[in-house]
Amino acid sequence: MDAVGTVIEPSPAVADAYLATAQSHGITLDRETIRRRFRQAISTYSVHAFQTKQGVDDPLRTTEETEVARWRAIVQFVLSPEPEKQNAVFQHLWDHFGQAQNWRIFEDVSPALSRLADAGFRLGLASNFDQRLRPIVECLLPTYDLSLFISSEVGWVKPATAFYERVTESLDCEPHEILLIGDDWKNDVQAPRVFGWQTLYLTRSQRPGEGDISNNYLTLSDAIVAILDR
Ligand SMILES: O=C(O)COP(=O)(O)O
Repeated sequence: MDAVGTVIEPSPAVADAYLATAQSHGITLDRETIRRRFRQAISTYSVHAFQTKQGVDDPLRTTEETEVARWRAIVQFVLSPEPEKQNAVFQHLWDHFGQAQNWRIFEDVSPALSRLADAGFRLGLASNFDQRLRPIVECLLPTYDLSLFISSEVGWVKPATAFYERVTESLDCEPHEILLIGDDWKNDVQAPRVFGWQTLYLTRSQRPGEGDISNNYLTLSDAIVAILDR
């Protein structure tokens, strides 16, 4: 499964966490401005856009250092702290999103993982989040034997073909033996499907999904039924 948006989500919401950080550092910004700027920052500073701007040859390659630099740029864009506050504000938010208590598991995750494990599936997460994901998953989902594939460790982000290739190699199986469930059409459905993985698109909302709507599922419970009925 994908991680953020599929298995876990920030709680409190991202805009609230940024707002609280702004307030505790004497930065005056309203929640709506923060929410809007964060949305924009996520696309302006996507790994691809960030690396392209830096002149990197393979803009979907990543490392933990790249992730730190990228999140620094995002925090700077959203909260615009004065130079003397920049490090403290960034560190505050970096630490905040590295703590399990600031994330929650969607309610349908544990039953879904249990059913898949009982049915004999090997379980794992394939995520564009960084190494902060490991302690979060260990704390929130301690009972499952989950293999973690984190882009900053793999060296490539989804939707790079190399990401899916590396994961397949490390699982020592054929592409069609892997099924990815995720909430991002391009990263979790379209690109892995082109590589040969099976995929399911979890929308988690009533909005019509993108792409192949016959494979959209609102909840993990619905997706699991579809898998086990195959
Ligand atoms: O942090 C991100 O960029 C999203 O991570 P995800 O791949 O687990 O959805």
